[in-house]
Amino acid sequence: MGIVFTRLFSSVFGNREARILVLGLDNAGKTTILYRLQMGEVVSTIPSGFPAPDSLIFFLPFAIGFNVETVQYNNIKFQVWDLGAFAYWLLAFNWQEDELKGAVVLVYANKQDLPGALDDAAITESLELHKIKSRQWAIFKTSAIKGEGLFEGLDWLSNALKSKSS
Ligand SMILES: Nc1nc2c(ncn2[C@@H]2O[C@H](COP(=O)(O)OP(=O)(O)OP(=O)(O)O)[C@@H](O)[C@H]2O)c(=O)[nH]1
Ligand SMILES: [Mg+2]
Repeated sequence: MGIVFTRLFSSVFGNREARILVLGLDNAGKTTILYRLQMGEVVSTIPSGFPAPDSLIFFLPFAIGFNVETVQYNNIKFQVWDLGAFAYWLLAFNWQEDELKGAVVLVYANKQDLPGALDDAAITESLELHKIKSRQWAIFKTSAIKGEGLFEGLDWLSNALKSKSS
């Protein structure tokens, strides 16, 4: 189980800053997706000033042995946090957590090119997405290998964030 915690500075979001929390099983394709989105070279680094102190307290018990990567592409700067098994705990119990208040949820259902890939209904059930009442969410079927569905998901995310703030 992996978790990716990112901060995004991007014209995609109208020059606003958005923090993005990305969750994914081991081997789900998170790193492949980052490369597919052409974020450029992945460089291991220690981030400064992030997460905010309240977030740090929230994450500290789970942050032992985590990896941090910074990915840069033009004016986009991702800080990528891999915090291990915390992701499942967050998914299973904490959709309503204050830290995530106001967040929108984008699900990349990756590896759709493989036989047996889950459909929307199965994904909704397994991630208990139907329990999410207070935020926008959407599932996008993707193949990071083929480069399918990724930007459609980002477009949705961009619009969801814009409509939330307007
Ligand atoms: N067939 C197929 N394979 C994929 C796809 N996306 C990723 N993979 C493969 O799945 C494997 C794992 O991909 P990663 O991007 O390393 O997965 P990850 O989520 O970063 O994995 P961890 O960092 O270990 O949690 C690699 O061999 C990828 O080539 C996809 O859409 N289709
Ligand atoms: Mg990875």
